[in-house]
Amino acid sequence: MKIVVSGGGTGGHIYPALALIRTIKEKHPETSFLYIGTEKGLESKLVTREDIPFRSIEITGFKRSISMENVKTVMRFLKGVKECKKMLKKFKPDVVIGTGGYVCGPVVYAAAKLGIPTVIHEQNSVPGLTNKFLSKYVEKVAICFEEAGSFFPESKVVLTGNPRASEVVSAKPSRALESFGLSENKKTVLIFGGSRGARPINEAVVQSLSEFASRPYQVLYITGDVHFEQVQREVEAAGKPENVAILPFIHNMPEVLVECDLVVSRAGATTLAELTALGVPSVLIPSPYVTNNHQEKNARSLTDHGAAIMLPEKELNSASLLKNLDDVLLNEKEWERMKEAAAHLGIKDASERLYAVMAELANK
Ligand SMILES: CC(=O)N[C@H]1[C@@H](OP(=O)(O)OP(=O)(O)OC[C@H]2O[C@@H](n3ccc(=O)[nH]c3=O)[C@H](O)[C@@H]2O)O[C@H](CO)[C@@H](O)[C@@H]1O
Repeated sequence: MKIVVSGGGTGGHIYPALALIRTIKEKHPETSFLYIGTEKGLESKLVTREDIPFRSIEITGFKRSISMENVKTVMRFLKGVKECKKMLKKFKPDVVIGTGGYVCGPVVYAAAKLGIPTVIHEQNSVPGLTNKFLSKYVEKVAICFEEAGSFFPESKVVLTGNPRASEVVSAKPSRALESFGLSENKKTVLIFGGSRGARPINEAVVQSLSEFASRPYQVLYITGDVHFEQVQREVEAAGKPENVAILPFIHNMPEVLVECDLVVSRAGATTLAELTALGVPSVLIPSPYVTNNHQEKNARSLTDHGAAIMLPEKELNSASLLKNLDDVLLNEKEWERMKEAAAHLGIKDASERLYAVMAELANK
């Protein structure tokens, strides 16, 4: 089978695509892929690290308010559709899948217009603009939260879950914590702010450093690439306890997550799929800056089942962060209970489910 994959902007759209590609490569090695993204998005870095042919187009997202920029975006979209049609006619895919982010717009639209079977994958409980637009043209809409189904034509919706869930459950033990200078025997909390990091989380963590020193657990703290230098300067002034490791970004998240006991993070949908697949308790600080406040809705699908604790950004500070960490990590019973609740929500065979949808379309 020949598959075109498109998804970009942030890790939450790219990692599901990469996880799907890795699974298909393993199970059906004869499959060939073409990934279409943008140079500016994180995909140009993440996809080109893998052995996957990558082509780029130039495209920007729509602004929600009326502006001249939107006129330019329409022009870029039309130009993008033309370029994509050329790429698609040359590659001749059996199926095209978009995993979100505005780059999928021209790619999936062009494929649909050429009569190529198309699927979109929506990670969130509330869909983004691009997927809402594309749902009119595609054959299937794969979703991860039941709630997302109501935003799309009913006959097209299939609940598959997020391929990144399948990837984390098959991660092999690798003594990842040791490679960061941490112990393999202590309870570990991983703190990060989505794929790009989040300033408010960084501020609360830096203010908590001296307190971490007295805790029996350890902290793996990922700042986000763009924030790393600033955080490093602040950490130099505050001092870094031995039970804390600080990194800008990690590329082996599945191997790291299996060794963590608690995660503090934004409530991006792909992160949540990973946490529920592995049954990792979490403290979620939804980003209030996203479309329709969708991260809070994502988070509720865990907190409503006791799998996570919600910590609103406006209540986030060193004291509330430490209280939440202590409440879970220093209370074995509570930790066990949350772990079980989280594991109950995961869809571990998401990659297979999604591949089955694609294969059925391709064989029609
Ligand atoms: C600001 C914004 O618009 N965020 C959206 C974006 O978030 P974002 O890109 O932050 O997405 P997620 O939190 O869903 O996923 C982040 C991904 O990056 C990985 N990771 C993170 C840090 C690191 O050092 N290494 C690493 O591999 C995580 O394991 C995960 O696979 O896409 C998500 C999925 O559509 C949405 O729910 C979010 O609302």
